[in-house]
Amino acid sequence: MTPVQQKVLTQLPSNSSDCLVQAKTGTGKTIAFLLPALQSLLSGKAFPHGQVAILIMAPTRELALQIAAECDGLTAKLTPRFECHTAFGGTARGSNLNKFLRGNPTVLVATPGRLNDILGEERVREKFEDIRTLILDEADRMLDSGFLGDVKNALKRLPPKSTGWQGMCFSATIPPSLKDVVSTVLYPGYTHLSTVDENDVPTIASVPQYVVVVPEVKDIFTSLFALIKREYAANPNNFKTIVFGTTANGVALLNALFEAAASNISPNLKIFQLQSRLNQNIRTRTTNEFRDCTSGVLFASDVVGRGMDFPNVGLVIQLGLPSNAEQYIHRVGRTARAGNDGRAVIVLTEAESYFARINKKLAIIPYPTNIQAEAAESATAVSSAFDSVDMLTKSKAYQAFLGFNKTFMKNLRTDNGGLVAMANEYAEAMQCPEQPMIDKKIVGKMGFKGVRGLRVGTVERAPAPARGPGRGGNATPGPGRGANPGVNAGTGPPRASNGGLGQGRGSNSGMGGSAGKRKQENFDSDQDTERFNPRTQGRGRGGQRRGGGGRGGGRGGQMEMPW
Ligand SMILES: Nc1ncnc2c1ncn2[C@@H]1O[C@H](COP(=O)(O)OP(=O)(O)OP(=O)(O)O)[C@@H](O)[C@H]1O
Repeated sequence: MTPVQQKVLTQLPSNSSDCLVQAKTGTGKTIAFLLPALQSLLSGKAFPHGQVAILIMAPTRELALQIAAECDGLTAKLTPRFECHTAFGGTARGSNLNKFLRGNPTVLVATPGRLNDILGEERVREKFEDIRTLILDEADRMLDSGFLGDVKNALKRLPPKSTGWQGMCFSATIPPSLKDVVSTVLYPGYTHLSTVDENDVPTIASVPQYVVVVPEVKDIFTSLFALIKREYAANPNNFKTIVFGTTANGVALLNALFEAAASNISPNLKIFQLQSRLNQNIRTRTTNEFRDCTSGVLFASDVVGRGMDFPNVGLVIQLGLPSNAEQYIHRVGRTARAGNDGRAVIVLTEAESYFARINKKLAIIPYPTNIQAEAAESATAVSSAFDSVDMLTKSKAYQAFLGFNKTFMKNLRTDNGGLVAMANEYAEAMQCPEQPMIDKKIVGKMGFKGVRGLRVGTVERAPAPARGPGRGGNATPGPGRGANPGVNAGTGPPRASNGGLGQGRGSNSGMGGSAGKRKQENFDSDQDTERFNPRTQGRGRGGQRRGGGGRGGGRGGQMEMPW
């Protein structure tokens, strides 16, 4: 067992005790919560067919699929068969809901937005009348302001805590504020277990964490290119890297840039992208492809910032500010999993470099080489690669840059004018002939009315670009992993399958409406945070969604903040 598994399975008063558990990233928390929940179900009183016994909430769709696959792996030898279903957005609602209602979903893994959607139906609520265990994975994320409302709404539609169901909260980070809200799920006398010493570095000690400080915004792309090139040259054979961007549109830009520029690093360097504006099928397929690959670069937003278990990732790079120190820790935790080695580098501009300074506990040190000379040498490769990146992608990234960094203006010690100047440097670095135009409504929503340096006008909303196969990672695979029905082959690591497929083992019902109008609060946080919005999503007996199209399409008339 890993330390957290040993601790939970030997120090929990019983397998059905309430608990708050902290353990570092990549140390086996998933099994640490699944095993006691399953064991107490198997050894408890008989459980009615068709009822959900164990409900697990996770912040993102990909993590929900991963937990379900792990559950399938654990229960593969049980008879009768255990069904583990999933409920998350981005997949057909009606057929998946029917599979759930017709099936025997003993375990359900769901994202809160979608769980609320389906709990709006009486015939769904009836399946939770005998719930035994509720688990919050990434509990601090699930109980922060972004999700707390959805979690509380879901709980209102479940049997009250007084009916005796077990609550379990797990995460690598337990900020002090969590204790104020954890009573939403746990009894007052819950057991608190941790494998992280108070004075210990919250990240995996064996992971050296570096910072590259880039002189100015205009140097970020050449610096990132030079860093990836240098790291690839040091480890060309199994170069499996995740590069985190700050927003979905920022990640789409990095993906487009490196699809064009990667050949300057290596002719067969595969590029992948994962962010919330891709459709769910592509997200699921890319997740499986990157999980299986031995080398490649995944440009990702925080849809995979927490919990995601990609074997043998040797390097995590973060470009720009993480939303907070916890998010930084979880991103670094995508490497050095299950006892493996790993490295982490964060690339910050001078203005952003405060992050490393104020988070002394993270033990971030300067990158051992000054890469600015190599960055300067990369300028030609980067600028010619940008020539093949379309203007819409650049324009969306520009607006996302403004929207995201606006939330850090105080920390960046700048004002609206200074932020617009930074964004215009960013546009110049993208080889934009002039700063992209911003729709006047968005300028107003961002609070930039009258700020000098912006090109304000009415931007024609181009149709959302079809996300066809890209270079390498996004190419349409053969009849391979991503397309397999959700039946766990039982060979090798459990495989996440897309929602809504198959019955029986691993039959993930993947319910929930397609992305409704995504409520953009301050910037694109990329988690599956659609608020359940009855006006824009199908309701009632398997009804199909009414209302807007998928993410990023801006359809349905409602102005969608473009970042
Ligand atoms: N007892 C074990 N021995 C070896 N490997 C294990 C063991 N338990 C889990 N693992 C493997 O360790 C990896 C990380 O497990 P898991 O994803 O549950 O970590 P985690 O603690 O939940 O990470 P995070 O904090 O990022 O969510 C997985 O590949 C899992 O299969």
